[in-house]
Amino acid sequence: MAQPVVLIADPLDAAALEGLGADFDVRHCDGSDRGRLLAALPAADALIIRSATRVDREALAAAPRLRIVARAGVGLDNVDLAAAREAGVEVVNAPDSNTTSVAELTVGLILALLRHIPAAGASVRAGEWNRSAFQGEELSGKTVGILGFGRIGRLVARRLAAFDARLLAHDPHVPDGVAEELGVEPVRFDALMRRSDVLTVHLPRTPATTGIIGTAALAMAKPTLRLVNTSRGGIVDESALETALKDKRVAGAALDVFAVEPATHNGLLAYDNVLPTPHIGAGTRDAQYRAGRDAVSAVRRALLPEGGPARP
Ligand SMILES: NC(=O)C1=CN([C@@H]2O[C@H](COP(=O)(O)OP(=O)(O)OC[C@H]3O[C@@H](n4cnc5c(N)ncnc54)[C@H](O)[C@@H]3O)[C@@H](O)[C@H]2O)C=CC1
Ligand SMILES: O=C(O)CCC(=O)C(=O)O
Repeated sequence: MAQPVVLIADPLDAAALEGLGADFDVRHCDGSDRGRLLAALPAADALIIRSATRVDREALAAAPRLRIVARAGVGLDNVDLAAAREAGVEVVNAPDSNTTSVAELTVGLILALLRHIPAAGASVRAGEWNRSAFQGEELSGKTVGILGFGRIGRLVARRLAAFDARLLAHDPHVPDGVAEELGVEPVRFDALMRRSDVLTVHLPRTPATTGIIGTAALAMAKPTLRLVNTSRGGIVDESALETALKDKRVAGAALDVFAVEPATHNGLLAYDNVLPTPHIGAGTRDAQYRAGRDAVSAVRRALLPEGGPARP
């Protein structure tokens, strides 16, 4: 009997895939190449993706055998969940795979913004030794606002506790007491925007969160605000942010995610006080192994009786 086909449409950690070929016909395609994706989908019983592959109605219609879409990561904004439900296709993500990596990158970006670390490094490399140009600020004593207090937002709070910063969070879906237990003050959105010296965003991209950091929100912010977004492009309205940066109503931004990626031509790159990274929040060996491993486990559970033979 032919083995079920597992189509891998985004780069995955090789170690996480070990042994998969013994039980499945494993095929690879570049999911961001729409033509190749649509050509490969008719044979697929399972599809493993990251953030670059869009699984919409058209893709699902091209995949009549498909039983599961496994997202080796967290965000599911690239999957049409309603269409998958209608098609009877299970969708799973790997919610705990990259929390630590994103939280650590976030702390790094906050410190990099406050201390101008990338610009200082570039200046030395350019032959300068300009110590006064890069005078920064301490995180200690600052107020850090956390927008979205789920897995990543809470871990960021835990990590920041060591810096003696005052922590605020806004997340209407978090039960009472959760923030306080972590030494964080729960506040309304407007208070978060008004009081934060640093604002770090940890939301899923949904219709309700798209553009939530827009003109009105930025108008409430201190002109010294440093904004960090390691969640999803589009949650921060890029043209509103650009206007605020131009008018010096925001002091800087670190952006790991953009409305359109790759973001190599994004207008925000023209600003010295914008620190861009190429969507590397989950880009550690550790996180990628866990994400791939969890996606593979989900595929085994879905396609093999009893989850298939135990593997070392
Ligand atoms: N840069 C990267 O490589 C990565 C980015 N991400 C992004 O980070 C996002 C968050 O990840 P997790 O913390 O694991 O998800 P999570 O689901 O644990 O937390 C998200 C939180 O946002 C809250 N929320 C939803 N709508 C809200 C609103 N309008 N206002 C305030 N809070 C709201 C939810 O109640 C939830 O607590 C993911 O959805 C993904 O898009 C995740 C991993 C890697
Ligand atoms: O694996 C990726 O493609 C990036 C990680 C990410 O953005 C996520 O897990 O939501």
